Amino acid sequence: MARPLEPNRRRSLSDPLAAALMPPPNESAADRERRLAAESEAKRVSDGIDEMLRAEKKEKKAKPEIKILLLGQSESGKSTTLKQFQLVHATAAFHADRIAWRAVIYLNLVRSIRRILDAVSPESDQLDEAEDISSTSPLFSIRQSSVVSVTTKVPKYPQYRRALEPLKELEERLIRVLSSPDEDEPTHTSPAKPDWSFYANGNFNSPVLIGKNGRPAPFITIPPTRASTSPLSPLSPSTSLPSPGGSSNSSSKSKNAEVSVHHTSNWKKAFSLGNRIKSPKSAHTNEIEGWWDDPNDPVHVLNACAPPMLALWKDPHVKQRLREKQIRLEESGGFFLDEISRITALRYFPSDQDVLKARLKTMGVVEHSFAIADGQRRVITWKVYDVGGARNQRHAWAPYFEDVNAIIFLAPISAFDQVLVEDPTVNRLEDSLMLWQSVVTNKLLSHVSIILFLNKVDLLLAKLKSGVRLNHHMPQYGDRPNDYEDVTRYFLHKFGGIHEKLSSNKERQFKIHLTSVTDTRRTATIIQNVRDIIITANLKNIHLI
Ligand SMILES: Nc1nc2c(ncn2[C@@H]2O[C@H](COP(=O)(O)OP(=O)(O)OP(=O)(O)O)[C@@H](O)[C@H]2O)c(=O)[nH]1
Ligand SMILES: [Mg+2]
Repeated sequence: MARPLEPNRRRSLSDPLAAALMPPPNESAADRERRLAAESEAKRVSDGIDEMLRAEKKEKKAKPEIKILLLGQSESGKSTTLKQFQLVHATAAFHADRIAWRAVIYLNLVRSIRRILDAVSPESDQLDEAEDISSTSPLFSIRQSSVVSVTTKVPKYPQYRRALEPLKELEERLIRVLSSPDEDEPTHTSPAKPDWSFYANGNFNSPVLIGKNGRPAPFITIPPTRASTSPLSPLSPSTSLPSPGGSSNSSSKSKNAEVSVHHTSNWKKAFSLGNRIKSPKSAHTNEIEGWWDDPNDPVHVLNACAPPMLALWKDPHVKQRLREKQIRLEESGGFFLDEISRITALRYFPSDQDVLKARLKTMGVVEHSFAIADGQRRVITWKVYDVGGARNQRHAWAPYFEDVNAIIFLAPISAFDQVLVEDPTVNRLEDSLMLWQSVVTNKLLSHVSIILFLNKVDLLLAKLKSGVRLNHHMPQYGDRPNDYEDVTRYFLHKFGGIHEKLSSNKERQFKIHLTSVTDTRRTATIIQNVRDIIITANLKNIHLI
């Protein structure tokens, strides 16, 4: 009786694999039975794997990944927006990270003090006169401090300088702790907590963390300054505060020395708390107990310097001199001068708001993943990419354009009277408008939803109230009223108009928000809104609705 060929026999005998798998010609009935049973088991396993792969594929389609890119110039608020995402969607992780920001907040405070000392030093006057910046723009006038009439002297300057001398060493120490100069020695492991005495004793090859999956170690880039080239040398006249002939009052020079965190950085791990015993109460916040008992902890220097820091910041001569030099420290990132007593307290623990205000410049691209419900009981992975916004960082953006779903573009509209740190001939608002135009006209991005944050409206309001006029810096604003409503309406039209006229796809999802991304409550609402827009656009794209 003709029997149908078993499936593997149907293969051509010219197929060497099929030939090898053929049963022997003299196969006994018992052998045949065993072979068929083995083949059937193999098929069952293989079908199971196929089914699993199909289910995985299906699940992936039903649970797509959403990729969001945060774009905008340096200091526009991208990393702060990312922190807000963490606060809303990964609250426990955000809280666990808070203590790690202590070093950054200390450094922000110390640097603000140094900027003041630089600005009020007698040496800085000559530097101001030497500075001459001219605008290259026909639309924006650059009104820098090129013609500054500085008349106020600060009689107590020598006392302040002497009393605050220890901050110089502390600044260097903090920079060193935040940085990992020997990144190419990946066998080092980071201290579970920063060992301040290690750094205080002049060890500069800070241990490096190996991230998960063998990812690179922490890496914070310190732009070359004297502070970073003279590692913890004993204080000498050439390294003492303020730097003679060094940074001037003008923002560009001192800000150029900003500490920045590289995309491969894992610095938070180095600062979160490790080996110390945690109390049950503090275990969930990852808080160690008793860092104030460590005599090498930076808090002791800060605590001792708190009275002269307070006196300096409150000194009316200092305030007057800063006004004359048009330095508004309240507008700079990492402004903690109004909270010196709280920040320098021995048991200071950063609040959510402190973390949002802390400033650490981004280098490269940093990726964060969040699991976010899409409203239909599915959890979607959101990948948010935070990029460095300075001009020399923007080349790193393009590779992320290809498969991104949405862009949150941040334009800090309070910056209409400021210039770029990296190029003082360019007005910041003008730079934002040019960047905005290049994003909306980019063909690679034509399918991408765009959410525009006209950011730092709190600073805008304060600036307008203090009498700074938009038309002094942007003549095309003309005679319109210089109040918050008119100015924001103008910016909404200006940025919205560029999208309307020039966008590579006018049908895309597009929304503008006036934001202050350091404001937790308002930003949380905006983030929900952004989430809904992006999810809807994404579902449309994958034809699920
Ligand atoms: N007052 C106020 N401060 C803000 C606002 N948005 C951001 N900041 C502060 O501005 C500083 C710079 O913000 P970042 O988020 O670090 O800026 P960034 O765009 O990531 O900058 P890069 O990393 O250099 O590209 C931080 O100290 C923030 O706290 C805002 O809306 N209002
Ligand atoms: Mg950043």
